Amino acid sequence: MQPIIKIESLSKKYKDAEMYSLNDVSLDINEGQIFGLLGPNGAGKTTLISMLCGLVKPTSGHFTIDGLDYQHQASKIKKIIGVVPQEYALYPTLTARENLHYFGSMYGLKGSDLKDKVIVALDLLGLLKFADKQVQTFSGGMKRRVNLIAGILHNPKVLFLDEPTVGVDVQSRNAIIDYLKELNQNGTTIIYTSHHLAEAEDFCDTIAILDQGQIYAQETPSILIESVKDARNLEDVFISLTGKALRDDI
Ligand SMILES: Nc1ncnc2c1ncn2[C@@H]1O[C@H](COP(=O)(O)OP(=O)(O)OP(=O)(O)O)[C@@H](O)[C@H]1O
Repeated sequence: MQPIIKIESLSKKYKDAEMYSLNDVSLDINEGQIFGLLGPNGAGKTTLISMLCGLVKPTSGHFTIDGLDYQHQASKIKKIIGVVPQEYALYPTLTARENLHYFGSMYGLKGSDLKDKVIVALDLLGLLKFADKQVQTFSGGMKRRVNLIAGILHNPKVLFLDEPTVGVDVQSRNAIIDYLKELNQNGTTIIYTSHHLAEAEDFCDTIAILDQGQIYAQETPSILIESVKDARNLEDVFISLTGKALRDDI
């Protein structure tokens, strides 16, 4: 089976940076996977996802998404992917519904199709009764859920999520994860980053551990745990592979 994402020797060195933020990464992600990209602060997770979404230009290397070449078919790739960034991409003074109509129309959705999709997603994520309230009045968990809907209204084949549950309570986290599992059941391939290792252990069928711009391991959560002596969970694996040193750097 041809992987839905095929990454070959991808590297990124930002302008004026001394080091590579991503260094010669090769990776295959299969259709239907929930693929977790884990790593300490500064490991290169956002850099990798941003390149795959077309937001950051690779320094070298190559990738395809659904067989489409990133250099020559970027506009076709944009149509089949969804992106949920770490930072909220919402307009605070617009209502949830207005925000979602705006983002949906950017993906080419319109009319009753767009209206219905917004209502269904707001309902599934417990936000329908707040549809006409300004987003600036929302809690962090509610904003995260609207941010998520903004990235999936066009029913993407491949969905990239950069820390979709950061800073939210358990209820919002569960609502987001349950919704993502349902999207995956309906055929969406998911690539996500997180610092929440227990969540990743439960949610992902494959995990790659990234550190200092390189992939250190790529396996199912259970095989990763079995492969490290005395590891009880993914956190033990993570510490064993990436160490205990703090990663503060500017
Ligand atoms: N625009 C940029 N210009 C220069 N260096 C950058 C830029 N963006 C990221 N970096 C550097 O690239 C490295 C990887 O950063 P990146 O944000 O990809 O890591 P991350 O794994 O997503 O971290 P976090 O978990 O903190 O979000 C870091 O050393 C970071 O300082």
